[in-house]
Parts: sequence; structure tokens; C-alpha cells
Amino acid sequence: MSDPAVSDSWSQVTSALEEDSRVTPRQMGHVYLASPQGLIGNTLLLAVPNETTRETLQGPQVSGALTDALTAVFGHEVLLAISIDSSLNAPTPPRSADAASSRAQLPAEDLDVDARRPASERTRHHEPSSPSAHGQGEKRSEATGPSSSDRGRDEHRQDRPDSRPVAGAGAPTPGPPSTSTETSRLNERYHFDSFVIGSSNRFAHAAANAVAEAPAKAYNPLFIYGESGLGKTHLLHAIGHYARRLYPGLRVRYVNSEEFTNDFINSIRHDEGASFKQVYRNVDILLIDDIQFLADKEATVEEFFHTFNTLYNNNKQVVITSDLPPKQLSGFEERLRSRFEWGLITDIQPPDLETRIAILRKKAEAEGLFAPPEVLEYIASRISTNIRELEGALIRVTAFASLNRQDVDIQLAEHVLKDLITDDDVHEITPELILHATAEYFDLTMDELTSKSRTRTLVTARQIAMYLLRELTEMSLPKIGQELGGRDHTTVIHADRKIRELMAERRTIYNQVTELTNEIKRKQRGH
Ligand SMILES: Nc1ncnc2c1ncn2[C@@H]1O[C@H](COP(=O)(O)OP(=O)(O)OP(=O)(O)O)[C@@H](O)[C@H]1O
Repeated sequence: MSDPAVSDSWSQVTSALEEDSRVTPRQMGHVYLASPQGLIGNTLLLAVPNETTRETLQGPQVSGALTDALTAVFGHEVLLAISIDSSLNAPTPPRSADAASSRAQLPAEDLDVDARRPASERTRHHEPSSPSAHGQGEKRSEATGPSSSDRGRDEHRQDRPDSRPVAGAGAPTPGPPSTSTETSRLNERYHFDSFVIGSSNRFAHAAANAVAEAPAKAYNPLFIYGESGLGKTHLLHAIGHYARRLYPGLRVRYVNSEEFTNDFINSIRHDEGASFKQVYRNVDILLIDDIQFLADKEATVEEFFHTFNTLYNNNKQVVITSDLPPKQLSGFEERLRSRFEWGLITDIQPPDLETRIAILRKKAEAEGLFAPPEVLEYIASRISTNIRELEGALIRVTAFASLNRQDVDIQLAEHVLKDLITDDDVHEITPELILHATAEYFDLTMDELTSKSRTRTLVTARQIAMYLLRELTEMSLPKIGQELGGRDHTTVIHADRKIRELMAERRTIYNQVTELTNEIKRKQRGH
């Protein structure tokens, strides 16, 4: 299936390896088993028949030699993505210990999260990653070294013998109607290379990578759960982006379960059941976010059950996120919950301090915000649970400094965050509280705030309300849109971005957001 030019280049690579004294004849035997599948940008896709061969190619000796040979043949650095294709039906490789058949049971550290990187980079950690690295392969960033705590917490599931469907071909065959980013609904901000790995999310990240590299073969379904704002949505989008880059033409669809519900209800209302099925059952990867919102919506759950079955039976990948593990998900029939357990279940925990600092550093880089390390550390030490709030704090601190032409230092950070962070955040901030406080602050009625009117004050008030709902609550984008007069989730994304930018440019907006936040926090504390 590879194009002749790539096959030719791969032969040159193998010839170079034959001459390389670092590669033993036994290892060379494994190299011969690899089959080039194509070149996407700087990434060469290789299929190998089993895990042993993959491990050999990624071992320190062979990978070093491979990196050099690839660079020599292609004239530039080339990343490798290695997938396992059991249909290559290779002769039994020399090492018989069978790691191959039990990949789903490997510990997190053993998962192949690094296959896509040149071997020379695999041992480097703590490196800064450029925000423009998208075109260079999905680079990972690392906050901390491997932690043994990963294993105890992560749940591996292999309840059914067929939980790893093995399709005939190596790479999924790209189906004709490719999904554009628009129809796949992937958010450009969320790639693997902007995701910081720490012990709290290492396993989920590794599993997400494996799924993107071998859709419907690694783990199906992949079920990721964890509290709000810890990166589940980020990983879902990253899977979609990476898989589409590895397999152009792959049909990917991201959907929040509230949108799934709305689409389903509308399809019934408009008698468009067939087109609903067409959209959701003809994808190679379905990424469904916040499945808990489907709870108790009987007809929608039923529809999702059939969608799931169709996709699963056709060897299509399903990735699901939720705030709770399947067993604790109420409002779903057992037959569906048990399906969620067929593949791999993994959680994401709140990040440790080091990871939080690394996340802030990455966000600052990506958004062009400057804050010295001690300020990042200060912010990270004050906000520990929700990454969305962590980002919000960074934005406020840098915005304040920019408006006042001051340097970002600890005093300034303390000043800005003193009201934002309270030790007695015991009560939940409700959407109603935010909406009422916003209406009151701008001297509007609730009807005006949620109306279609687009006068300047109303637009600003609405956008600030959306920004605060995003930062201070666990609401999903569609839900926020719904609260503010039935607006689309893209309007909420736009508002969030707009207010982030305006806070650094216009003092009035910064003040309004700050005063309003303080007011909300004050009301929340019941003063
Ligand atoms: N490990 C990480 N590295 C970089 N950014 C992260 C990481 N984890 C979370 N984030 C960022 O935190 C924000 C919130 O993450 P995300 O929306 O993915 O959380 P979530 O778990 O899906 O929350 P919810 O359940 O409320 O939908 C996003 O901007 C995301 O990019």
C-alpha cells in the first residue's frame, strides 16, 4: 500500500542499517519485517507484525541507527509512527517471550507513546516545546519522570476476549468522504504537543496516543474519566488531530453528548433519522465527550447504544469521556455500561505541582504571555484542582501587568489573585449565580442578558458571562450556550477568546471581569 518512492527510500534505509555495526543480525531480522505504509509530512508510517518487532525497532541500539539512516536518506529529520499489523503474518520473530499478545495489559510506561519521535529525542525530558510544532509531529512534553503511582490508580480492563478487535489491514483504510476539521469539529488548540504529561495523566495520554496510532486496534472503546477541567476534552481532540494526520481521509467526529442529544432530538423532530445515522454511524473514530449528560435520556441513550454497536461491530474506534467510571454512571442500562468496559478504562487525576507549573509554562508560551518562573510557581501553588482556573489566573495576572505597564512579579500576582483565590471556596458557584450577578452588574434584566439583541453593552455582558461560566463552573460549551439564549458552542468559544484578549487590552473590561468575579465569590461565600 506504500507508494513506490517511500518503499524505495525504506530499502535505502535498510541497506544503511545492514552496514551499521550497532544493529545485530537478529535485530536486522526485525527490521526486514517492517513494512513502510507512507510518509505524511515528516512522519514515516511503518507497520510491523507484532509488539516484539516494534520494541526492537524502538530499542536504544536500533532506534539510534534508524534515526541516522532516515536522516541520511530523506535529507531531514523523520519521525516514525509504528503500528502493529498482525495480518503481515510474519514468521515468528526470534524472541519468543510473548509481549505481543498482551499489549493492553502493559504498564503505562511500556506503552508506545514515543514511537512517533526520533529515537534521539526519546530520552529527553523537560524540553520546551514550540507552539508551532504541529507540523513536526506530535511532540510530547513531560513534566515529571515516570511515577510508580500510575499503575495503582489506572484500571486496565480486558473483560472480553474480543476487546481488541484486529482488523485485516495495518492502517485503517481511509474511507472516501473525508471529514474536514469543520465536520469533525476538532478544536485547533488541543493537540498532543500542547498536552503536558505528568503522573496524573500519563496513562490516559499513552492510551490516547495508542488509539490514535492504531484506531480500533489498540483499545476499543477507550473510556477516560476524571473531574472537570483536567484535560479529557483536550485528549479527545488530540486523538482526532493525530489520527487524521497519520491517516489522511480518516473520518473523525467529535461530539459533546449534549450536542449528540440535540442532534438526535432534531432528527426526530424533522424526520431526519436517516441522516442522523449517516452522520454518526459512518465515521472511523467517534469521540464522545461528557457521556454523563446522556444519563436518563432514554431514547437518546438507546440511540447511542445502537450507534456504539454499529461502530464497534464495524471495527470503528469509539472514545468516551465521563466524570465517573462506568460502574458509577447512573442513568445508563447495564448493557451499555458493560460495553464501556470492553476496552480500556483510565482516569485523569488532578495534576501535581510540577505538572501544573509545566502546564502554565506551556500555556504562557502558546498564548505569548510572559511570566517569570517564580510567578508561574506561585500561581500553580495557589490553584490546584482545575486547570481551567489555573489558565484563568495566568491570563488575569498577565493582563493586569500589561494594562499597568508593570512587570509580572510575585507582588503583582498576589495582588491580582487575592480575591480570586479564597480558602473557603466550599460552596459551588452555580450558573444562576453568575448570570444574575452579571445581569445586576450591567444593570440588565435576565431576559435582556439572554436575548438576541446585539447592542454593545449586551454583547459585552453576555461574553463576560460566558467567559466566567467557562472559568468558574464545570459547564460544557453547549450548555453555556444554551443558558445564554440558545447560542451555539462556537459562540461560547469565541466569547471566551475575545474576553481573554480584551482583558489585556482594555482596562474597563479587565476591571469589569475582576469586579464581577469578586462579587460572585462574595455572594458565593454568602456575604
Ligand atoms: N495536561 C494538560 N496540559 C495542558 N493543558 C491542559 C492539560 N490538562 C488540561 N489542560 C487544559 O485545561 C483546560 C481544561 O481542560 P479540558 O476542557 O480538556 O478538561 P475536561 O476534563 O474535559 O473538563 P470537563 O469535564 O469540564 O469538560 C483546557 O484548556 C486544556 O487545554
